[in-house]
Amino acid sequence: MSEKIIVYRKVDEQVLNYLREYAEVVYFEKLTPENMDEFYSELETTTVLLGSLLKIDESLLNKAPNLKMVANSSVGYDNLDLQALKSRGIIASNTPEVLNETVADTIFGLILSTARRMPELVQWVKNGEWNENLTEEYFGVDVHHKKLGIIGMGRIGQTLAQRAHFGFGMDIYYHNRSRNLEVEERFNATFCSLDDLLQEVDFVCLLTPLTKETEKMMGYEQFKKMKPSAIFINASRGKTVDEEGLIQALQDGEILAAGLDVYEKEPVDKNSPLLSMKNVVTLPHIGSATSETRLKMTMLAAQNAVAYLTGKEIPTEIKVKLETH
Ligand SMILES: NC(=O)c1ccc[n+]([C@@H]2O[C@H](COP(=O)([O-])OP(=O)(O)OC[C@H]3O[C@@H](n4cnc5c(N)ncnc54)[C@H](O)[C@@H]3O)[C@@H](O)[C@H]2O)c1
Ligand SMILES: O=C(O)[C@H](O)CO
Repeated sequence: MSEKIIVYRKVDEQVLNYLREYAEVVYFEKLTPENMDEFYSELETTTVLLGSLLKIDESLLNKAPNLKMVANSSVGYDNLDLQALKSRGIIASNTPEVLNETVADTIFGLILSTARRMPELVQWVKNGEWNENLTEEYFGVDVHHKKLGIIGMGRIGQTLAQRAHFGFGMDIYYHNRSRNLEVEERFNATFCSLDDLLQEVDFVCLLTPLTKETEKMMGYEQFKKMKPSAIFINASRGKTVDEEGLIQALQDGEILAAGLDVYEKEPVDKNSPLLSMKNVVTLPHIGSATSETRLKMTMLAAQNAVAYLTGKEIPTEIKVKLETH
């Protein structure tokens, strides 16, 4: 067995056992400053890397002369420099589809908890402040039958639209790279420009991948276009939002509230004003974080790795064209 695979995130024993049938497995439950030297030393002779979040760019690839494949255990792959990988002939894969339902559940949780101010009111009860009947100052806003705007109507966007349309009777508006007539028919959804969507809807949900085009696509100017009664939800990547612009928009009352699963910097800065705003619900990037779904994701990443090791077609390869300038 000459191939070596490094697994650099916590995975279930059954994933490790499956991989061990095909390669020598070096396992780091997580990467820390203490084990980085050992990781780099193993990297020199490794052919496959399996994990998530690690920035895989030229500087890391220079330390990995034998690398042939990167099996990313997430659907988002903005941590990968795809051009650097491609130019070295290194294959990459991600884990689409298997997390759609779980991430859509998380987003719906964010929508409901932000609109109905659940974390704030839970804290209020736990603080022993519930002394009399609830007065209007603690009321939230309805979610059902409101207008939901989805920016990025891909796999997760559509799974969210399903919940919103059939479960909550919401009107769906969407902005996407291209129109999707099937989506329009299925959810009675309206395709619109970003500006029209921002002006029209009660909930704006950002679900694009992080790319050069989507970086900071939501900033103060865009928040200002939203209704002052509208709520912004971000479960894509933190860098799709200009966080300073978001904070300013919340402080100026340009939008009512925000529900966030992702941040410009993660873990989010403990001093970020977002953490002290009552109208901001802050989750720690838990979109896909259930035991069942994380197992499916890591198993799919392992299947991609094994497909490479056995010379088979890679189930969810990220197809990239080499950019020539
Ligand atoms: N919070 C979490 O834990 C979590 C979990 C899973 C995924 N995500 C994020 O969600 C993203 C979407 O996942 P997916 O599986 O739905 O991806 P997808 O590729 O199926 O959908 C993305 C959609 O965004 C659209 N899009 C891309 N660039 C755009 C632009 N400039 N303007 C408008 N629309 C644009 C695409 O057309 C596509 O329909 C991932 O890339 C990841 O960053 C976050
Ligand atoms: O992109 C993804 O799959 C999620 O953000 C989990 O890391």
